[in-house]
Amino acid sequence: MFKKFENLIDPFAFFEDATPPATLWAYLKSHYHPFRKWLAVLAISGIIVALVETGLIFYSGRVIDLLGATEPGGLMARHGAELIVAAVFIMTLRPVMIALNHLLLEQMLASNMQEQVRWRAHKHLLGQSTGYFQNEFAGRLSNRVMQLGEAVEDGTYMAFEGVWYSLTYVLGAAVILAGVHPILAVPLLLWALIFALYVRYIARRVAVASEKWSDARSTVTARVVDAYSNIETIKLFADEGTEERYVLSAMRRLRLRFQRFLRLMTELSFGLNIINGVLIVGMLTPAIWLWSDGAISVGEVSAAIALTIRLNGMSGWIMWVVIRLFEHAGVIREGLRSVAVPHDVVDQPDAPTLKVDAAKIEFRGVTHHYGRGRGGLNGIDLTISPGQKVGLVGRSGAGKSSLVNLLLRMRDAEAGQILIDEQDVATVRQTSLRQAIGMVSQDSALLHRSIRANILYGRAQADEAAMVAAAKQAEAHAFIMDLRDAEGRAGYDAQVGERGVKLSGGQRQRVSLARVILKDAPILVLDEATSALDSEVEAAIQDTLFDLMKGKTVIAIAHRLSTIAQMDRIVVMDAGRIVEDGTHDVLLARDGVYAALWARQSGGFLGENAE
Ligand SMILES: Nc1ncnc2c1ncn2[C@@H]1O[C@H](COP(=O)(O)OP(=O)(O)OP(=O)(O)O)[C@@H](O)[C@H]1O
Repeated sequence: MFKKFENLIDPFAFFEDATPPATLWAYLKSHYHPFRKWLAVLAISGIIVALVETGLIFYSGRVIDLLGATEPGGLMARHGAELIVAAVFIMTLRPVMIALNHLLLEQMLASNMQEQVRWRAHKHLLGQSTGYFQNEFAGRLSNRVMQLGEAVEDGTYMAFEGVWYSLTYVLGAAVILAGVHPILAVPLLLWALIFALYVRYIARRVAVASEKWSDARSTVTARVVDAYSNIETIKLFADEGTEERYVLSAMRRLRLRFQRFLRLMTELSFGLNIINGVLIVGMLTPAIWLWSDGAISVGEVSAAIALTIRLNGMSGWIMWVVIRLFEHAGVIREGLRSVAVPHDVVDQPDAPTLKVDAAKIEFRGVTHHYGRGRGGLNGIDLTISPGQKVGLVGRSGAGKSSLVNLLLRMRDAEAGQILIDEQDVATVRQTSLRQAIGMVSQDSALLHRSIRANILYGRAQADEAAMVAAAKQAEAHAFIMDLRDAEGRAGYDAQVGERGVKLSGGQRQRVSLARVILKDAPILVLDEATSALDSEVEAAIQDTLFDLMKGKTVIAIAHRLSTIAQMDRIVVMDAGRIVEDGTHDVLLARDGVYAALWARQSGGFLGENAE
């Protein structure tokens, strides 16, 4: 039964990933679309339940009147059948109707909507460029994705369970009261109007306070997560108070914003009780007056009193629901600031797959200043023939990583073109482009999964033997076999800590090398691929690398010039431009920048200030 209702919606069903709408209502609508049929059923079932509830109160008034008008012994004889029907209805049909309403609310709606929102938001974020993530805190983003799911789901739940239900309840009550005597409906409708205006007034302020509160909460999460994930840097550099002050200032702001929010809550409860006091008196006075005139019965007066008391109790809850709704609206708006951001690196709708044949790479007038008008790359023209091995050299900040990042289309070049086998990287499908390039970077980040999962990330469908062979080639097999994590998983099953912290830098680099060996892509990019290795392992890996390079087009960045001296060609960069280009011997003979770098390498290292 539960499963049936839970499976009415599949929150992870395929959807066209487009930029989520940036406005609240449009965003909600996009998420309600798969639910629309069942939301309509839910709305109808909500009306039925609310009407049954109001009807019940008025029926209790009728029972009082029946009691007053009948001799004690004759009640069952005269009204037995009616009372039995009512009792059976209350014991069977009513619970079934309420159960159906809750199955739709909890199983159909609540159990699916959170995950649909989170999944879609996460999927969209995964498609963002690296530039987007460089400008955001990972902690804040994850907080927003999580909160967004909860806010949309709970907000919708409340809209049905609270607002819709109460609206029907109040309208139903007004109709029944008007049936008893039209005057009785007047105070109820007046109350409903004043209540609605007051809710609107408070809720608007709550929305603002809630958005600020939510923003402050995200900032605290971001700073706390940033601290935990960079704990080593903090231990090494932060003095006693710096880091504490950083988080504390965010927490103070969070406290302040929460206090502002709570003040509104207190104000609200005060105003609510005044409005409700008016309802009680406003309803009782005409009811008693009508009764004194003989216009209505005692049972009807007592039903009106019961209704007033019930509304009195409900009003606090309705107010709370509406407040929560606006609070959620604030959270959603805050979340959309990160989530409803268009991708800046996008595939054209019918982008073709990159077809790599010879693997020729061509940079044509490529300029990229990271949107700042300077720095980065400046008019790069470079053609790398198929199978050529190019060493990229230059001081720190010369633009080497920028060049390969643009090749991988981590960003779109501001001007110029990058072609692989005559196909512009900006026009082919991004996944096909990145499948064609194997990259080992200086910061060999591993995922917080098993070693096996990390290596297989290179080629998911590879078998165990191929995976182990790749690890052996990367000189990683031996140390992997010795690994054992805290939970006792060993070898390839051992879990790597977040970003691979449980492995040494050299070990991480070797695992990521195994991943690239397994990937076996036609283009290879090595960005300081062996920088973390000791010279003994490096020597062994160099052979592996040369093996790996066979038949591939290679761009290798290295500060240690000895590692790239044997390349077919060396390209020297400086301040975003190519300043020299030739073989090691030719460049040495030319006695220019490269020759100076070579001469200055003390211990094989290129210093920051070398020129
Ligand atoms: N994400 C970024 N946003 C803004 N500017 C950037 C960004 N990444 C790099 N730059 C700038 O582009 C220039 C080239 O940087 P790049 O990282 O390409 O140099 P590099 O030669 O690879 O340096 P290193 O050898 O230190 O890795 C630098 O001036 C740098 O400040």
